[in-house]
Amino acid sequence: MISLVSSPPRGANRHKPEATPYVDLTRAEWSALREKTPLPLTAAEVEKLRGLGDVIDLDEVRDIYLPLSRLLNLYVGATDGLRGALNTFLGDTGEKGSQSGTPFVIGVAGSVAVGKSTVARLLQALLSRWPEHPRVELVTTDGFLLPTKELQARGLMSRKGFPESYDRRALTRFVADIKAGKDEVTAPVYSHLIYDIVPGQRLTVRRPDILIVEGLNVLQPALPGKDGRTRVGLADYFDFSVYVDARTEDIERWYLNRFRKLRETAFQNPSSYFRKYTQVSEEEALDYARTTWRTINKPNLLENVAPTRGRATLIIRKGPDHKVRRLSLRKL
Ligand SMILES: Nc1ncnc2c1ncn2[C@@H]1O[C@H](COP(=O)(O)OP(=O)(O)O)[C@@H](O)[C@H]1O
Ligand SMILES: CC(C)(COP(=O)(O)O)[C@@H](O)C(=O)NCCC(=O)O
Repeated sequence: MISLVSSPPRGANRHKPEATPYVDLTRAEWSALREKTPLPLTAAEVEKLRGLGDVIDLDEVRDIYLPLSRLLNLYVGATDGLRGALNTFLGDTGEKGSQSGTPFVIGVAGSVAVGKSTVARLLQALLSRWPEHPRVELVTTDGFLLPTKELQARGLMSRKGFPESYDRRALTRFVADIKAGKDEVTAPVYSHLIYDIVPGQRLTVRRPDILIVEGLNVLQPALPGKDGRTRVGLADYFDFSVYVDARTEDIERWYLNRFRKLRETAFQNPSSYFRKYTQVSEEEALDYARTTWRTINKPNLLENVAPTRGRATLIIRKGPDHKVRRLSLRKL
């Protein structure tokens, strides 16, 4: 049995539990919830998950991500119920309120290299197994980075990933349009190969049951308008959000390991922007990656990304081996 009230710190007045909007769960407490999760993974599905190309420990999938897919499935049903209540209140005309079939939107936030993409791809695969919401689309916010030409013109090439390096208005409109039930909504596409937006290419999203929006800054509040008024931001469209958290030193190591792996694989492609780092020694290449981490990704994590953690519905805290150690779930 999990208490909804966090235990007070040692020596604190036991009648005054620490005020926190979260319930904290250990890995063991969370993974025990898997017993209550219908739809356990079949052998065929385990194979399919392996086919995702991620380094996924299958015990991790069962212990952490399977219960999470059940929690999200419950949230989708409850959110639908709430929309129905709103429609009843509004007279059920279908004009003023949200219509049924409004996509459920999940935000996945966290540092570069913390494992956001891996979590988002896993959630997509697991959520699409539920008969109530088989159509799950995944969109990464890098498609809304300004093109290199524009970043250069604005002097932002060394600020890639910072909030100002995105067309945030277009990103928010994109999600707002999907949530409003538009039949077809399109987004630009970013390529890690050319390190730029792909000219002329668009990604199309057609009325999904669930939309997952993954990116560094998805939980950033909107900037106030010129008149000082608060604007509607991307996170205002989220029905649920996940912040993937870990120690900064661990994330740096994962970043460097990924760079090392990419140097042996994707960077070898003659069209790769990073091909030059396959032509120098591994140490020289890693020096570049260390500098990028120290001057771009780490400051962005500390200044912009980490401060949004307290806005998430669920915080997943990973240990040095990527295994989830504890979770904090926002109480209703
Ligand atoms: N659960 C996991 N187990 C093992 N390695 C992982 C896991 N999640 C991510 N990684 C590795 O950590 C690195 C960063 O993960 P990635 O999903 O690419 O991060 P992000 O999308 O946040 O930049 C990658 O090399 C990835 O293979
Ligand atoms: C493309 C990114 C900004 C991540 O974007 P996101 O999908 O989170 O919007 C990041 O992966 C990146 O390339 N950062 C620039 C510094 C670097 O090369 O690591």
